[in-house]
Amino acid sequence: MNKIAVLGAGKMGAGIAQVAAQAGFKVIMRDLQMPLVEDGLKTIDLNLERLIKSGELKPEKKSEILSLIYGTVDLSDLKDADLVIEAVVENMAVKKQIFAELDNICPPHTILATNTSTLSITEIATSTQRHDQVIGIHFFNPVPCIKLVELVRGMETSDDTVKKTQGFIERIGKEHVLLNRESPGFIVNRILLPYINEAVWLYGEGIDKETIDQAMILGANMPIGPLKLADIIGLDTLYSIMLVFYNEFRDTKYRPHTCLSTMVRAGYYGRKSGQGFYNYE
Ligand SMILES: NC(=O)c1ccc[n+]([C@@H]2O[C@H](COP(=O)([O-])OP(=O)(O)OC[C@H]3O[C@@H](n4cnc5c(N)ncnc54)[C@H](O)[C@@H]3O)[C@@H](O)[C@H]2O)c1
Repeated sequence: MNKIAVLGAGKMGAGIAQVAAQAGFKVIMRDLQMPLVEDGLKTIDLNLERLIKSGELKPEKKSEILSLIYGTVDLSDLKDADLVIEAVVENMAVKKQIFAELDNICPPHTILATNTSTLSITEIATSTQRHDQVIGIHFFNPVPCIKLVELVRGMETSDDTVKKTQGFIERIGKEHVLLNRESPGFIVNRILLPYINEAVWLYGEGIDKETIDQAMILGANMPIGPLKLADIIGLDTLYSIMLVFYNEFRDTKYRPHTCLSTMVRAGYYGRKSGQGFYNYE
């Protein structure tokens, strides 16, 4: 495996392109418009500067890493990629359309991976003629810092695809867990988000946010309280993932509290909007 392509130059796409280039892969990073590609390249540049300042990267390495990343808006530039990692919006219709296009453009050996957090790998694979070469590679935010990657098989993902993808994950220096069957939210989000949701329920019952967060920090040794973490993840993201669990399992234990839906409707998305459970302005 030599050439990696990343679709989407946003939060996740730029991070994935960076770690792949740092491992010596040639990377093509594609977004819809050139300013978005340039934003992604700027983010990578800043991240590398930070690594230089902290002594984790030799200054002379920076230009070498950046020269491995080719930014483009042209989908046909992906035609000789060995592995494509899709990191565009979390929308099944968009992802299926992209996978159908990739299936036409890429050579038969190319593995098509998705960084989806919640959507079905199996369903995404149905938009291609290579169900066995579609896999979930779920990175965590921020990609350069978080060690874990969840590798997720769709129903028809082959052993060969898993093996080659594991090789890639090892080369970029990440640890992985392999899910042999897909399940909504995989492992980390499946456990983490209902935990946060329970904290939202307590808040909805009238316990104040500081008390809930302090209890979990001091009593359960959590590095951060659940409501502060909800603000970092984004209340809109938390809400939409809880709805995926709720709809998929038809189990009321996953239902989001109405105070969460109300906050989302009010535009209280957490840190990114300046207001969530806490105020950031
Ligand atoms: N943000 C997280 O914490 C996180 C963590 C793990 C997984 N994910 C998943 O990663 C994916 C991307 O999330 P993100 O937070 O980076 O989103 P983002 O909004 O930061 O970036 C998405 C980018 O994709 C681009 N895009 C849309 N359609 C495209 C297309 N057809 N071709 C190329 N680019 C296209 C957009 O212009 C945007 O720049 C989603 O599926 C999300 O669920 C996100």
